[in-house]
Amino acid sequence: MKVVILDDATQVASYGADIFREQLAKKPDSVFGLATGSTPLSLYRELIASNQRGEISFARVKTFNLDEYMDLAPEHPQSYRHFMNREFFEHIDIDPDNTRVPPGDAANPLVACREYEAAIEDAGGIDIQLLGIGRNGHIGFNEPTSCLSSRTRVKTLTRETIADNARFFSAGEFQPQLSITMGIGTIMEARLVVLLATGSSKARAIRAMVEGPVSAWCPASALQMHPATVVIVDEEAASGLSDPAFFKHIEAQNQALLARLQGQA
Ligand SMILES: N[C@@H]1[C@@H](O)[C@H](O)[C@@H](COP(=O)(O)O)O[C@@H]1O
Repeated sequence: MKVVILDDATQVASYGADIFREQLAKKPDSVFGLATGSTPLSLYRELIASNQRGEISFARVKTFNLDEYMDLAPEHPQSYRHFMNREFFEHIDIDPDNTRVPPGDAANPLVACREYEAAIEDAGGIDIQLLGIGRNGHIGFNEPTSCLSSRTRVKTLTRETIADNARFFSAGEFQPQLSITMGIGTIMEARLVVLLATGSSKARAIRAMVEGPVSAWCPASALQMHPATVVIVDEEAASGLSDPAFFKHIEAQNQALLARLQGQA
C-alpha cells in the first residue's frame, strides 16, 4: 500500500487525476471503476477539464460504478446513476452505453448482481478502481463485518452510513436502507486501486486501513493485501497515522527514483 500525503484536497485531486490521465495515454480503452461521494468530485472536475481541452478522451473507455442505492430509480436525483451523469458523464466524450452503475431498481437484484460481475469480466476486468472511504472504513457500500472476499451483492447500510448520507435527502423523503455494491473481492481484482480521503473526519478510518489489522471491522483494511493500491490523503486525513513523516520520505524517494529513471530513458 503506497500512502501519499499532500497539503490539501486540491493536490489530492490533481495527484489522482494524473494517474487516470497517464492510464488513458497508455491505454485509451481502459476500464475504470468509479465512485460517488463528495471526495472524488474535484478529481472528476479535473478530468472533465482535461477532456474539454482535448488532452484526454473517454471515447473508448468503459466504466463500472461501485455501488447504488436499492429502490431508487436511475432518474431519482439521489441515485448514484443520476450523480454520475450529472457530475461526470454528461461533461465528457464517453459513450453512455459504456457506463454502468448497479441497477438499484432491478426486478431481481440477485440476478442483477451476477450480471454485473459478468459484465466486469467481459470487459476484461478493471484497470483502475477509484475509491473513497466511509468514516467507518467502508469501501463502496461494504460495511463493517463485510466478507473480505465478497462479490457484488445486496448490502444493508449501517445506521452511521444512513446518518452520514441523510444530508442528501430532504426531511421526510424516502432514504434507502439497502444497496447493491461491488464486493471486496471484486474490488481486490482491480489492477490498480486509487483511494482518496480528505478531512479530519476520515483520519480514524485511514489509520485503521493503513495500520490496523486486516479485519472485516474495517473493510478497507483488506487493501493491505492488494498488490497495487495508492492511498492519496491530505494532511487532515493523515493526522491519525503514527508516522506521517515516513510516508512523505518514501514518496520523496519514489519521485527521485522516477526522475532518475526518466533521465535514463
Ligand atoms: N458509497 C459511498 C462510498 O463509496 C463513499 O466512499 C462514501 C464516502 O463519501 P464522501 O466522499 O462523501 O465522504 O460515501 C458513500 O457511502
